[in-house]
Amino acid sequence: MKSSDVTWDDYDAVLFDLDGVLTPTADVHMRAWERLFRDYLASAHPEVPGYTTQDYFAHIDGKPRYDGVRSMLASRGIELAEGTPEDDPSQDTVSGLGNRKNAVFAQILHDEGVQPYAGSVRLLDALAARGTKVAVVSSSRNAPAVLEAAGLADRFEVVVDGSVAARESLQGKPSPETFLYAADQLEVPKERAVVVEDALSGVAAGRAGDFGLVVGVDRGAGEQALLGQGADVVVRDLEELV
Ligand SMILES: O=P(O)(O)OC[C@H]1O[C@@H](O)[C@H](O)[C@@H](O)[C@@H]1O
Repeated sequence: MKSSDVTWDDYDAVLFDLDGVLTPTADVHMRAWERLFRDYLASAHPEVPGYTTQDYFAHIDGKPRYDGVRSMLASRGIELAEGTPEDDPSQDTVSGLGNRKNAVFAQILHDEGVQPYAGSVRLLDALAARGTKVAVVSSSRNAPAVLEAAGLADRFEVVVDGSVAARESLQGKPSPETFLYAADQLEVPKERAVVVEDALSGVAAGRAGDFGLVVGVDRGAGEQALLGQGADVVVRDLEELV
């Protein structure tokens, strides 16, 4: 399917991932993860291959914080104690590593701020003009802060972030549960809802949830890989869908 074949009349809601779809913060997450795992693997496990950008797309992108840590460690055959979310960032536990990465993420966000993608804002404007409902569905517990910093918070009546998922006991992407919960909150059947995702795990979640349409946004994961996970159409920027 081509982006010009997408007809907005066919849908009543659009469920947007945040990082890498509405804001360039996938890059901020990517840099923070890279700093964490480059240092951790080199110092604690010099016997395994070092961290590469491909590791981010294959094991971390789109997943909840500690799931990303676990998947990445598993790719190198490393098992660590879980710890608890209260662990200090200096601890070598799954939670400690995730919290160490989060401290880097928060610092970069604070130092650099965030501007939304212009093409994504144009699509949000066009959907608002049509009366199409919109939600944000993000694995990140930082989603509300990122939406606020980007000036987008007022545009969404429903935001399903990492904290909501934990509170409601929803499985994270690639499970479709967070997207299905958002569609439910918007009172739109899944067949009339569109999922927009840049992460392989997120596209897989959209496909698994049997949504009306799954749009992949290629910000580095690769068009073929996104189609392979079940995207109906892949764009480079949401401007193409306005
Ligand atoms: O650690 P947070 O902010 O709760 O985010 C979890 C994940 O959120 C996703 O949106 C990002 O794609 C991942 O890179 C990130 O790891």
